[in-house]
Amino acid sequence: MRAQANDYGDKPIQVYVLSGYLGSGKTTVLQKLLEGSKAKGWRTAVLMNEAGDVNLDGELLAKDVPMAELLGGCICCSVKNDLGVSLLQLARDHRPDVIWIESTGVAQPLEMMDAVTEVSMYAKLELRGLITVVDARHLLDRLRLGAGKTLRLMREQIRGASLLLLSKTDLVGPGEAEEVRAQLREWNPSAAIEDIVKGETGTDLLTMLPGAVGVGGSRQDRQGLENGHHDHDRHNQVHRAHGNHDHGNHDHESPRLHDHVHVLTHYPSAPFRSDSFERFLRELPSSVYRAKGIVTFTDTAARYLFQFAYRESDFMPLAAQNPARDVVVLIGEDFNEADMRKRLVRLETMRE
Ligand SMILES: Nc1nc2c(ncn2[C@@H]2O[C@H](COP(=O)(O)OP(=O)(O)OP(=O)(O)O)[C@@H](O)[C@H]2O)c(=O)[nH]1
Repeated sequence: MRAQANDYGDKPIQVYVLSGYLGSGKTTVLQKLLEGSKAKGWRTAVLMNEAGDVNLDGELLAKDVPMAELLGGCICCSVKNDLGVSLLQLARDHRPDVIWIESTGVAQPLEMMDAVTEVSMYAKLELRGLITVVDARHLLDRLRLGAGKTLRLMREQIRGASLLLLSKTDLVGPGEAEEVRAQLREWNPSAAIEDIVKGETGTDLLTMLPGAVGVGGSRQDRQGLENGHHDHDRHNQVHRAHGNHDHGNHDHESPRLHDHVHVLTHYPSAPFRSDSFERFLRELPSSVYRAKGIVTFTDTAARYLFQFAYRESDFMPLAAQNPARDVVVLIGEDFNEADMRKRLVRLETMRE
């Protein structure tokens, strides 16, 4: 990493990090951000980090946007150095105005900010803010369940944010949405909160960004960022004190918050019956809270990209010429991987 700080012209590349728990709606928001950016004539690039071995979210994004992907780990620990290399490469090869980074749903936000700000020593880029997408239904249920690793990680992602997007408000009542908003304000009093349904808000998402591109950031936005940086400094000190900077030994009270999250990647060797597969999704244990993949069915003409996030599933037909291979990715907490794989293999052999 020997690039000069001013290699890429005068204006710094603006970097935004999208965080939020698994399945909260980050890719959905990113799609809207990209559409909006394109309409404004900005050059954009995307860096996607997936905990699994395949980048299915990338399938959902416009093909004309330069994209780098970091797979099989989480930016905040195992692939932190790769993040730097990929960011530099995107900057050098495409000279975008904005780079959006979508982190895995289990990334520690402060570690992410650390990784990005480190790169700004080598390239002229500026971390403008952390946008956290919060699944209203999921957070509400977690709050009712009480303390747990997932709730702690969600809280960290909320605390580090400079803008909070409260997603899936269509799945909760108005009273429940207000209950979640009150919790968000308590954990992060300085971030603006915006309700969002399938990536749509009443206003232009791009004007809400912290220190929005081409728009002066509001005082509240700046406070949000300062808030993040303040915590970040504190966090670094904790690291130095423990002498373990690179391996995600996050902090004293919350070591490796996401160690408990497992990913199972299965490549089917035969198509599934659609009804059996839908039943498989419906009957997933609650410890598997995210699934996605590409499937071929014995009884439909189209292949599908499917999403399962917190009990809801979605199937999108794939273009016939899409070369991606069939794959099923399951993400969850300490679930029985052998049993899940067995169930999937059984689905492959199930016929009329
Ligand atoms: N009902 C409802 N569904 C939503 C909303 N936003 C996103 N979804 C759905 O939730 C699922 C997950 O959305 P994604 O945007 O892929 O979530 P993500 O945070 O990128 O997921 P990971 O990358 O796996 O962490 C998809 O099926 C979306 O269509 C929303 O506001 N309301």
